[in-house]
Amino acid sequence: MKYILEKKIGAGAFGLIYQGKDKNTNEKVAIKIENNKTKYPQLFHENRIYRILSGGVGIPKIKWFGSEGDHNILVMDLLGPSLESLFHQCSRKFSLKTVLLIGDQLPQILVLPEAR
Ligand SMILES: Nc1ncnc2c1ncn2[C@@H]1O[C@H](COP(=O)(O)OP(=O)(O)OP(=O)(O)O)[C@@H](O)[C@H]1O
Repeated sequence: MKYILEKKIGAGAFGLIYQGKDKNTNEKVAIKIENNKTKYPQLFHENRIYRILSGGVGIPKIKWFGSEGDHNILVMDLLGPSLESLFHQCSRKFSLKTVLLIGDQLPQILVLPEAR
C-alpha cells in the first residue's frame, strides 16, 4: 500500500479511522480499517456506497480499497472535523449564524448527485 498511517482520528461501530498520507505525494488522506475476520464485514459495502455517492457535496472520494494481512482498508479524502467535535469546541453552543449556515448546507449534502 502506498499510504502510511499517522494518527487515529476516529472510531466507528466496526472500524478505526486514521489520518495518513500518500508516501509519494504527501497528500493527507483518511484510512478506515476493519479486521477481515470479523463476522459481518462492512467496509466492502461502504466502499461501494461511497462510490455511488461520489461527486456529492461533502462526500469523500475513494482513493483505494483493498486487503493487507488481516485487514480491509479504505483510503479516502480527508474531511475536516465532524460537526460534533466543532460543537464540542464551541462549548456545545452554536451561534444563530452558524446554525443557519448548517441549515443551508445540510440539504445539499443529503441530495444524491443524479437528483440535482
Ligand atoms: N474521510 C474522513 N475524514 C475525516 N474524518 C473521518 C472520515 N471518515 C470518518 N471520519 C471520522 O471518523 C469517525 C467514524 O467514522 P464513520 O462514521 O465512518 O465510522 P462508522 O463505523 O461508520 O461509525 P458508526 O457506524 O458508528 O456511525 C467519524 O465520526 C469522523 O469523525
